[in-house]
Amino acid sequence: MKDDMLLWDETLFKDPEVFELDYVPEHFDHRDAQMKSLRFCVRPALRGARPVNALCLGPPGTGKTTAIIKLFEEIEKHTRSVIPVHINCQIDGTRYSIFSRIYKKIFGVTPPSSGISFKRLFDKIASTLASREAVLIVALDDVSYLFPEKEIDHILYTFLRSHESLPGFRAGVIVAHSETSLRYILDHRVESVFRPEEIQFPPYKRDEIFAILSRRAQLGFYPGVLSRDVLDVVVDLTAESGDLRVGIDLLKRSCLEAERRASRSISEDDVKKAFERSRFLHLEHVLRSLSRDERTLLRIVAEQPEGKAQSGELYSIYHEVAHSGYTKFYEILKRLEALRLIETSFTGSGMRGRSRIIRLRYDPTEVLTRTEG
Ligand SMILES: Nc1ncnc2c1ncn2[C@@H]1O[C@H](COP(=O)(O)OP(=O)(O)OP(=O)(O)O)[C@@H](O)[C@H]1O
Repeated sequence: MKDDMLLWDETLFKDPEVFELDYVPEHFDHRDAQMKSLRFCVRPALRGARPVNALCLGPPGTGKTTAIIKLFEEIEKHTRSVIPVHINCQIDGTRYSIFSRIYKKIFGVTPPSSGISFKRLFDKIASTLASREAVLIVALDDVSYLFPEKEIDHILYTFLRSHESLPGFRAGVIVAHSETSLRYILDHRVESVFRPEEIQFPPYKRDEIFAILSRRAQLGFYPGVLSRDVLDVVVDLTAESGDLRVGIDLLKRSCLEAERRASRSISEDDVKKAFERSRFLHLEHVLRSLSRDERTLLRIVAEQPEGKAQSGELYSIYHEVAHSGYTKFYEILKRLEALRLIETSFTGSGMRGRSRIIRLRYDPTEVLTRTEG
């Protein structure tokens, strides 16, 4: 066996944990402004007052969840009279399950499995917090999972208006949404008390992605495993999707490819091979957040020859299927473009002069199989 070959029981990973999706990085750079705004929002709670609500906006993989987790770590180090609870709304998508999670945080056990009514569950939480003079801060992460059935309105109402009937109960909410704006129209009774501080998380720039991934690679790989040139390839592919998760996953999978070849370092080919899987991470994540109409239009684009068509043709098909007007169609196109699922360009011809060509950014079959049903 050649000297530069990896032995079967050797590994290139110094610490594989750092590539896991739930890993919270120790260094959280390039988000100082956002962390500052979040601290500003929770500061009143440290004095026992109601915090300012916050709305974290930005595309997937821009550090919203990480910022909230970091903030909550800081709060817990600092005080016991502010109780932060992070809710992943994809897992806890109802008012009852969210309050069960809060109950568990406060009492250390899940509510009785025989089931108690929501009112009793809530009263117990609220009265305990009021008697301890503690303030509750709840982060509703990936809030779009609470849009169906207007669950979000019921939940925000409970958090933000309950002090009217239960004096002493103080709560604030941090909402995280993987979009650049909250298009959901809240019930006016909620809207009037929510009034959040908006905190934008723009996509990381190329040099920021480079710095973050380079640090992650240093933590996770043994020296010499990843060259600067190969890292550049990973960074370019990550910047294309704008989602840092793609980059982290790509580092891990490229390294596994290198190990499979029994090589001591990652090659450009390993990265390209790994990208065949990692690139779908962004696609799958984004697809989960689409509404029915958005899914319908995306599928229509994917069904066109080579996944592209003129916007006029797409509109006729969409109109027939969804019975929606042009404004709605145009709005959905803009959103699909913002999510980097499609791209648009103009041609010189068309019935009304310049015409717009819509093209899917992914292999149509990959999109169709992932949006079935
Ligand atoms: N500034 C940063 N420094 C180091 N790692 C980061 C940074 N920002 C994000 N990450 C990493 O990128 C990954 C995605 O980040 P995070 O989950 O916070 O994004 P998000 O904006 O909440 O995404 P989504 O909208 O999809 O929920 C995480 O694994 C996180 O560790």
